[in-house]
Amino acid sequence: MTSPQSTTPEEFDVIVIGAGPTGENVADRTAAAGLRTVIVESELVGGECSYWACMPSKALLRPVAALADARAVAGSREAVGGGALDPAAVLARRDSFTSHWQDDGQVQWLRDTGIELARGHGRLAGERQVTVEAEDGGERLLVARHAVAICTGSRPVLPYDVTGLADARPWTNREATGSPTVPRRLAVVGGGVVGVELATAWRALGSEVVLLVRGSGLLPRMEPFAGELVADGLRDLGVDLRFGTEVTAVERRALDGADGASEVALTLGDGGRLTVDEVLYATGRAPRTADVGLEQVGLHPGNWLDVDDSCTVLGVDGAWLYAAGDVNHRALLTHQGKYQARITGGAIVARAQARPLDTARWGAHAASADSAGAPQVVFTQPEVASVGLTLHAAEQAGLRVKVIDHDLGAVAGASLYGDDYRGRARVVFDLDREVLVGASFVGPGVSELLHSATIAVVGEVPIDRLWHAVPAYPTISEVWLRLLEGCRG
Ligand SMILES: Cc1cc2nc3c(=O)[nH]c(=O)nc-3n(C[C@H](O)[C@H](O)[C@H](O)COP(=O)(O)OP(=O)(O)OC[C@H]3O[C@@H](n4cnc5c(N)ncnc54)[C@H](O)[C@@H]3O)c2cc1C
Ligand SMILES: NC(=O)c1ccc[n+]([C@@H]2O[C@H](COP(=O)([O-])OP(=O)(O)OC[C@H]3O[C@@H](n4cnc5c(N)ncnc54)[C@H](O)[C@@H]3O)[C@@H](O)[C@H]2O)c1
Repeated sequence: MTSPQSTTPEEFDVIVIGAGPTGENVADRTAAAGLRTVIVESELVGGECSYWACMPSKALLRPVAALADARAVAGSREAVGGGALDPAAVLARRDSFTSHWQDDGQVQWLRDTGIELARGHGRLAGERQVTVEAEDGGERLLVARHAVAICTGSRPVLPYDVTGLADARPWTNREATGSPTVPRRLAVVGGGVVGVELATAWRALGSEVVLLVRGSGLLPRMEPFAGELVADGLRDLGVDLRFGTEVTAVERRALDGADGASEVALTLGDGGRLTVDEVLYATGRAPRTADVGLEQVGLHPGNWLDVDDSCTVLGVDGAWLYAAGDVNHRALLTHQGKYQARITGGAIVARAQARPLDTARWGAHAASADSAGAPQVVFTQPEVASVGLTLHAAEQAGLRVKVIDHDLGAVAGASLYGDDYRGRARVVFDLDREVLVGASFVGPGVSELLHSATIAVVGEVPIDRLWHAVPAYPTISEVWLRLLEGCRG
């Protein structure tokens, strides 16, 4: 490897490290403002989201929902009969959504947008300096006139205290979203979003799935009824759901006679044993910062990057270093990463033009929604859609609130949506400011209900005005009438 000093520096206005959805959007904003922008990517342009996370997982889950919706209505139920999903067709559609793991389309978008691509591994080499190490070992030194944005995302975390885990080649989100075949038996460890979504997908594709959860419920950061209804849904699908279960050892064993075939033996905390074909670890994420040169700017490699609301990295002088997306740990969601990217891009452009930043709450350069109004949909059966604070989070924040719950099955639009519709809605109402600070919906088809709640929460729409926002009859959205009555009552 050559040292940065011996490489001719190439000057840009802005350098973005990581071309996931966040990095792409930072670069889009700065390039649109006329700043010469380069984006550095070591794998595929489009990032985890496009190839091993959101897109392939939702491509696997959409057929599950479509079939469930058809089955939920007398008439269409008879049309689809008792048949299962066609795994080959589902996997082929998934492959097309990942562009067969080729990034030509996104590279073309960079070209069309006037963003330069530097393929290779990016590392900070000092203030406003980044080296890019290409696969062939060649190295470039990039220098930024204005800003460097670290958008390197996150990677899966494997527990360190499970005997034999690394040698057993467990699935992470990459194999679990990209597998070309359906394992006959799959164990999923972790009851968070990745665990419940991928347990749903692979069970619907025909795997025998056991979901091993060390706690007592699923989706612990959401309203408790979300985890309960999702647990019921998983059981209805035939998932073997085990709470209070820890895995202490994992061993992959070759099978005699079969060409390279193997199986995985799990030892559980209570001494029980389990044998499966694959084990997916869905036990959280860590920042991809171990090897991005943080030590060059006085930060600790491997840590999440602390930022202020404009996504400027704290602890580095000069306001030239930004971090957006998963890597700053504010909200590990693609849409929040893209939102932070718009804020970051705006802040970079403002500083480049010597304009002051507007970092007041809800200001143009403050990612206020990360804490106040980040929406999330979990694409299980039933779906979960939530925004803002749960009751627990609101109480922790010291707010004086009341919750209004409603049975979604009692709403005319929901009963038309599916026979025996089962679901629940909750809003968290701030009694002092008379605005909603949180909303959660669980049930089939609720994902498309969510944006109304996001607007109410982020817009801090006074309850007396929301009263005039009339939901169409007969939609599931009519639940809003009951929720608003509860707030005013
Ligand atoms: C299974 C799964 C399903 C998910 N589903 C959803 C969903 O439905 N909706 C949702 O909102 N979120 C979802 N997420 C979360 C979502 O994937 C992330 O929040 C999102 O990908 C974060 O985007 P990012 O741009 O910050 O990082 P990433 O998408 O991880 O992109 C980072 C990029 O940086 C590159 N990079 C890293 N280090 C370097 C380096 N040193 N030099 C050069 N390049 C580098 C990487 O190769 C990568 O391309 C899901 C996550 C998982 C695991
Ligand atoms: N639809 C979506 O929006 C979507 C889908 C998937 C992922 N994501 C995002 O990706 C991120 C990562 O998801 P995730 O599910 O990997 O993480 P997570 O933090 O949501 O859940 C991980 C779960 O694993 C458990 N766990 C941790 N260590 C364990 C161990 N040693 N043994 C057993 N269980 C253990 C945790 O208690 C937790 O419940 C999330 O923050 C989520 O927001 C979003």
